[in-house]
Amino acid sequence: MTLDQLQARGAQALKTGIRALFAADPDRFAHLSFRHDDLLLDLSKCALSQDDLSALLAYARTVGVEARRDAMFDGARINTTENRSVLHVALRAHAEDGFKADGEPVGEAVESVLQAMSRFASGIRDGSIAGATGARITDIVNIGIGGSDLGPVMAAIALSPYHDGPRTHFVSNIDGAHMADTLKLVDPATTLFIVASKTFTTIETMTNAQTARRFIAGALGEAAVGAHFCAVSTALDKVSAFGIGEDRTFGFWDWVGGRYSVWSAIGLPLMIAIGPQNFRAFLDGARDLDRHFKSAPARENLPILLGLAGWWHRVAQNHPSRAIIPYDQRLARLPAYLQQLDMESNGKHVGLDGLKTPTATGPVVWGEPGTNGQHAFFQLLHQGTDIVPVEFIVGANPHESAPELRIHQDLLLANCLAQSEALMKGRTLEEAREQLLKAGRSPEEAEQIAPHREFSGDRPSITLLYDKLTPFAFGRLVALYEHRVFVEAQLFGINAFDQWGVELGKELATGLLPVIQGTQSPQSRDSSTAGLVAAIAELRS
Ligand SMILES: O=P(O)(O)OC[C@H]1O[C@](O)(CO)[C@@H](O)[C@@H]1O
Repeated sequence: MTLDQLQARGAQALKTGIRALFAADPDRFAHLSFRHDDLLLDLSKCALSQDDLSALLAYARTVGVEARRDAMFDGARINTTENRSVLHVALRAHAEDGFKADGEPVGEAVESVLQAMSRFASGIRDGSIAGATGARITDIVNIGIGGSDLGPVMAAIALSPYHDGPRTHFVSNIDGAHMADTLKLVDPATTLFIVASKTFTTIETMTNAQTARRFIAGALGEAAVGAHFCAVSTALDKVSAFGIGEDRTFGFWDWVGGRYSVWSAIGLPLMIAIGPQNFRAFLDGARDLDRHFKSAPARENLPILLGLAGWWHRVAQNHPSRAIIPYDQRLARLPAYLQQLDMESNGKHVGLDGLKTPTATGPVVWGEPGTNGQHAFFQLLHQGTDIVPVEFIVGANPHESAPELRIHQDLLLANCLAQSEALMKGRTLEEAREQLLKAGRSPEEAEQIAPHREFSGDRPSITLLYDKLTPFAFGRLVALYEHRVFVEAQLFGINAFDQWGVELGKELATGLLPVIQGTQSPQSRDSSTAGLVAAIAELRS
């Protein structure tokens, strides 16, 4: 199966349309939906026939998706541009899984950090580890950005029904407002700061950590700092130089990418919030999906199928963006998390061979929870000029058992299903005209307004359905997306595990700091940058 053949198939399927595919196959849902326990992936509302799926599976074999997956699980250095293994799967493994990096077993080291985290989290939760004055810790402030922030933030919201530990806050932005607004909410005597940074050099995190340090030292004295800080990093020497003790430092390894690190010690704020047992259940959910990814035949393998559908939309059908719409308010930060996971991984234009990729690569990923999105941007999804494949994510059951809340869940589910149905079916001009006439409009008015009320339909969506958002189900969902991004990267032929594209801006910011501070002239800059520097100086004078 060649790329050209698949692209021709993609174009043909678009021409045929999803409605026609349903008409031709009344059992389309049975043929194009897939289950792993209670987790269901419905691809039937995509412009994709069963034959197209077979062709995609054949292409995945040609590209060697399964062989590449096995190389990842075997600890091979598949992150070639950084010469590293990619083993976030080892973070949620059990002893018998036997993961190795460079031939060296990693299970013991992973378990030992998990146990140290558990002891620390339990101590904070039961008050046996207290602040410098002996007061119990009531608030945790995680200081981190990107992968050292987005995962724990998302997870703390997602698993809020299990949150019985101290309150959690997250400060990421270099904008002083973020730290200032957070510090207003907490009492230094009862606050623990977690400085989370894989490299321990990220300017935002280091600047915020210094501000937090001054907050504690100013209120409680320099000697109190140690009792109010802990750190998570791979750079243990830098943590120690910052002044955080070894007993309060939780490490991880260079074979864990930042955006794949929520399962590592980066998950410490989550563990403190929900407790070590629930955190283990979160890891177990991811492990369950890892095992499914590793062993299920490709035709039943959810991450492979989701990856193929994503690639189909992006490359074979040329849709440049992807909307993630969880109909689950507690997944409100999932779209932001997936933006980093997907766009930092697959936003590349050079392939593993060092040449420009022959196709488009990662799409723009965006989204908001439903039903809120319906009242904001769904207009464009239904009637805009661009087609945006939508990924609906929804749980059948809520945590809330109060009978008076039952109606909320029923309406949530009805709305979710209605949106994918509307995108697929649309409404013809004739139907729009008839509706207007029935509503009492004159034939002239009906004629005039009907085009505005026509919905083209044939707009693709994917639905992911699960029972309930437990720690296990949530871990499984996040791992599903991790592996989906991996599968797409193999189809694009790129390395999903580096992120050189973030470097240039960082370098330029370092160079611009003295210009903003007025100690260096902006004259060597382009006229826009120099002009903006001058305008800022004027506004600040
Ligand atoms: O954990 P660190 O090293 O502070 O990095 C934070 C984030 O910055 C990035 O390197 C991008 O600048 C991300 O990949 C990473 O998650």
